[in-house]
Amino acid sequence: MAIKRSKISVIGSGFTGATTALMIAQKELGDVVLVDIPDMEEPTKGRALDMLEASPVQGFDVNITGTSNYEDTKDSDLVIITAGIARKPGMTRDDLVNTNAKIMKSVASEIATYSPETFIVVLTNPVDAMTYSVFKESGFPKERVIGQSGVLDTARFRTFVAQELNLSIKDITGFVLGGHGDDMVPLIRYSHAGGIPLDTLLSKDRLDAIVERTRKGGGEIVGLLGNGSAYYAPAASLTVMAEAILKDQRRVIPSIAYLEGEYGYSDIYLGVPTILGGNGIEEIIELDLTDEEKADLDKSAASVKEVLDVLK
Ligand SMILES: NC(=O)c1ccc[n+]([C@@H]2O[C@H](COP(=O)([O-])OP(=O)(O)OC[C@H]3O[C@@H](n4cnc5c(N)ncnc54)[C@H](O)[C@@H]3O)[C@@H](O)[C@H]2O)c1
Ligand SMILES: O=C(O)C[C@H](O)C(=O)O
Repeated sequence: MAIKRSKISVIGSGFTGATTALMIAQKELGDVVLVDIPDMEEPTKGRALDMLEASPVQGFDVNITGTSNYEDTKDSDLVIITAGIARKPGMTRDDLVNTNAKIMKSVASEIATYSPETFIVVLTNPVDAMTYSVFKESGFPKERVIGQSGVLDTARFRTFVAQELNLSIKDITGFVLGGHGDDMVPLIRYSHAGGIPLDTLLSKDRLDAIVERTRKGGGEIVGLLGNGSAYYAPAASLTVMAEAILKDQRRVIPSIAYLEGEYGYSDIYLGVPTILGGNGIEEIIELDLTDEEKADLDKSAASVKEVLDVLK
């Protein structure tokens, strides 16, 4: 059987979609199809062509096309959903729920029609609820519908710790669990600098401040940008998840996964540590939590449930 190059469709050609398409192409993870609504077809084709024209300069050797026709996404190996509206200053992610839920419905049905065997990674906010919605609308098995938040939230946490300690970002690890909202749960006990637990290097006050800044990290960027939300770090996070799946890396990555009893929750998508590989979410890792950590996770899960109730 002939070996084929992977095909990755990115739905939504806005800030996060276009940046993700470029990063995926630069890593040569496969050919990229960038999709947007018919009104955006010309700019989408233009963005794709512009990226393709960067390939001789940078030396990446994959194809990138723009379209508004889902037939062009047929038989994708991976589909990334960034379609929908983003928040502006003064808004919460949950304010986007009604508009974006309608978009998830139509996008999920197109994906199920043209790529019934694909993996889906959802970025659109409020992402825990939107991943749930895509799971229900697509009818796909839970391991093939995954949401992105933990890679980004952990990246923000690691950035702030590295800045605070004046250490290389490479030596800082962390783990942020829970919903992608202001009550997400950065787990200090599982965070290290070169293997040394962070609470031996930083005072409780400094760690509390870093946790708070991480929780509000998306809002900090929204406030600075003024007319949209973050896209470089979100696109980098999606690219790492895409690579883990397409290269069957079995990476330990926090993903938004469908829970059926894990951590004591059911019928909810929530950020938890997972093993991400060629079968999508191959495992959910259940960490021992202290009473305080579990209470924080309960609070975060309750916020996600509230948004899900709006959807249902
Ligand atoms: N989960 C996360 O960590 C995270 C991080 C960053 C952004 N986001 C979310 O991702 C979403 C996109 O953000 P952005 O900055 O790229 O926004 P953007 O406005 O720049 O781009 C969104 C694009 O989606 C397109 N679109 C709308 N309806 C569509 C449909 N039915 N089919 C295809 N395309 C459609 C729009 O035309 C637009 O080009 C937002 O909801 C944002 O909140 C989530
Ligand atoms: O904050 C947002 O609205 C976008 C995204 O969820 C982020 O965390 O950057």
